Order: sequence, then structure tokens, then C-alpha cells
Amino acid sequence: MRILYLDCFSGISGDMTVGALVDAGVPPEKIEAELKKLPLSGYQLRWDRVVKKGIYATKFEVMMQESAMDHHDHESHHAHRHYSDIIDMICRSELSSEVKKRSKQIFHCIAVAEAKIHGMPVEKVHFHEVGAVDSIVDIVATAVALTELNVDYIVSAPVPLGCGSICCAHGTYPVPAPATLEILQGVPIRSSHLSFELTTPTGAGIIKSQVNSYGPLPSMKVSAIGYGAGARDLPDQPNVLRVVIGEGTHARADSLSSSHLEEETVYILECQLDDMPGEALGYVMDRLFQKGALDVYYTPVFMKKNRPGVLLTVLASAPHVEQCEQFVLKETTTLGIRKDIWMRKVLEREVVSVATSYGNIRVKQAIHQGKVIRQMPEYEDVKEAALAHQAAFLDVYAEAAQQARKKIKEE
Ligand SMILES: O=C([S-])c1cc(C(=O)S)c[n+]([C@@H]2O[C@H](COP(=O)(O)O)[C@@H](O)[C@H]2O)c1
Ligand code: NI
Repeated sequence: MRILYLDCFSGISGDMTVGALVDAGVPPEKIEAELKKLPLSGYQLRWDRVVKKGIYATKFEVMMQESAMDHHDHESHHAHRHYSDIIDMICRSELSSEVKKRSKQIFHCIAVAEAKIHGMPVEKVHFHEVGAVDSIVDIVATAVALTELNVDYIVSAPVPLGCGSICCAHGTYPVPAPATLEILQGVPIRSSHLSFELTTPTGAGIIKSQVNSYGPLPSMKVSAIGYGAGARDLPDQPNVLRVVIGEGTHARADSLSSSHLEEETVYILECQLDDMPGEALGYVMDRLFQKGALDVYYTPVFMKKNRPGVLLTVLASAPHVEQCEQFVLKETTTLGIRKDIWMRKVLEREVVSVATSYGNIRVKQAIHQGKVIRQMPEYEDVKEAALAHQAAFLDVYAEAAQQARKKIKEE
């Protein structure tokens, strides 16, 4: 299994990541060629070799051309820089499906955090005109480089954040920036007294959406090393991101065999309950879903003293585990929770809307190796349409499924 280790001892940003991956062997021409598949202009890429506290590293920079800077405040340009426009632009491009997938994952992570902080819908998150080009280039270039390196599993060191403050479009913000901290919930972070922004929202988005696990350098046969330079000079340490690529040599590494990001980690929480009323169990399940659990289920079990009870199982991703645990401890009679991390393989999912004689119905599509392999009309939409039109649930379901199949054939 090919492993990529992100040794972010001085933090991580988008340009540091691209610089490090190129330093480790990704041809810059490949990145430039792939970026040309996006309808972006007014920028140039710069690749320099620089020394950071004695370490020779690749410095990647997106240089905005004067004309693009002049248009910064122009309304028509702003109109194309919402999260939904950027995702649209990526989807419509000729980039490979894996590059699109990785790019969308990173952007989604950042947009969800920005939306929460600024109190707006995700689709409306605004990337500033000049900053948007920089973000798109950093993120898509990272996705191209990760795809090119063909890694199966990504591990990161705990992420240092820095301290102090930064000036951004909103004014003076504390470090870590609100978006960075929001994104990194559930990720092991490291405190740092360096008065610099060591990790940016883009760096945090890359870590959160692309990394499979966290910890020290895994056992591996190293085949490539890269150093990507950050913008500033730190007082006592090189401001670089180090990446290490190699073949996993640990038994666990082989057992984690995966096909890219279809494999992810999921937490499993469990406890047995034999003294709770059924109504309270129903309440607990509902609330756990609201707290972000991926799945919650009860299994009947026989417990000590011949008592019938239930085994509560909660599946949750890293950002929601703590909340789910606290809720189970507070709202159930258990005295403890067992916890484990599992690997899981997941199909990519996409929700599309189809027009039917009962109105628009959302259909969830399961995608495998770039192809739609299953289409499932959304239960809530079918139910609502069936009730509104006094139609049979199965009739509405069948028409939505038929329209979804037709849509695929037409594409
Ligand atoms: O402009 C916006 S919306 C903005 C929001 C935030 C929040 O934390 S909210 C932070 N920043 C700062 O902008 C620079 C650029 O970050 P990149 O990830 O795009 O490199 C960085 O200093 C952020 O902390 C901007
Ligand atoms: Ni913001």
C-alpha cells in the first residue's frame, strides 16, 4: 500500500502542500496542464527553489496579473465566485473524476466551515474574486498532485496552528482563524506559541478531507520526500511542509488496503442498556441522528440476571463522535461506552432532482468507478408527493426511478 505522510511540523497551507508534492516528484507541467482545463485567467504559477532555515524547498505561488487585480471589485466577477459556482466549474471541466472528487471534498469542507461561521447557506459562501482564483488553483493543484502520486492512504502528524492574529477581508481575526478551527474539529491539533498563522483554512481543508488517519510517521519503505515552503520565515524552525511517500511495511498498513478515498475511518460506539423505557430509547435514537450520527441501531440482547435489554450502536465520523458520546452518557443509563475505529469503504453519492408528474423529486445516486450504479428516490420527497397528490407511494417512487434512469441515458 502506497502511503503519503504529511509531516506538518510548521503547519500547512494550500501553497505549501502543492510545493511539497511537486518537490516529491509531481511534474509542475502536469499541474499547469490540468489547471488549464478550468476557465480561469489572470494568473500565473511560479515555482521557485528557496532555502528555509537551511532546508532547500519548492515554493509554489499563484501570481495574480495586474488586470485581474483591477477587476477585484467588479460586480460581474463577484457573481461567479460563490461555492456553488466553483463546484459547478469543477464539475463541468475535463478534469478526471478523481481530481474532481478530491477538489470538491476540499472545497466542501471549507465552505461548510465558512457557512457556519458567517451564518449563511453553504451554496452562498463567497470566495473573494482574487482569493477565489488562488484557492481554486491551490485546491485543484493539490487534487491533481495527490491523484498523480497514486497514494492509497494518507497519514498526517498532529496539526500545529500557531497563535496571534491575522488581517483578512473581515478585519482582524484570531489565530487559528475561525474557519481553520472549525474545520479541524475532531482532528488532533498541536498547540504552538509561534505568533504566526501556521495552518490556513485551505491547509485545514486538505487535512480534514484527504487524511485517513493521524499519528507518527508510519512504518514504510520511503521512496520520495518533498519539502514545500511557506510564505513567511519562522524564527527558529524551517517554515516548510515535509511529505514522505513510501510503501507501507507494517501488517496493519496492508490490512488497510483501500482504493483511494472510497475508504474512510468511522467511529463505532456501543453500550448495553437494560433499564430504560422504550420511549426514552426512541428519543435517544432521534437525538443521536440530530447530533450527526451516521447510523444508530438497537439490537435485542439478553443481559445479566436474565434481563432483556438492547445493545445501542452508534456510527459517527470524527467531528461528531465527542458530541454523540456526551449525549449517550447524559441521556442513557449506561456507565460507560466502548469505542473503536473502523475502516469503511463507501460509494460516492450524488443527489439529483428529477421532474415527475408529481413534481420534482430528489434521487440519490450511488457512483462506482465514475459510473452511476444505483438510483434511489428520496423517501421524504416521495412521501410528500404521494400525500400531496393522494397517489400511491409505489407509483410516485416508480416514476421518479424511471425519470432518473432516463436522465442518465440522456447524459
Ligand atoms: O476571507 C475570508 S472569508 C476569510 C475567512 C477566514 C475565516 O477564518 S472565517 C479566514 N481568512 C484568512 O484568509 C487567509 C487566506 O486563507 P487561505 O486558506 O485561502 O490561504 C488566511 O489568513 C485565512 O485565515 C479569510
Ligand atoms: Ni470567513
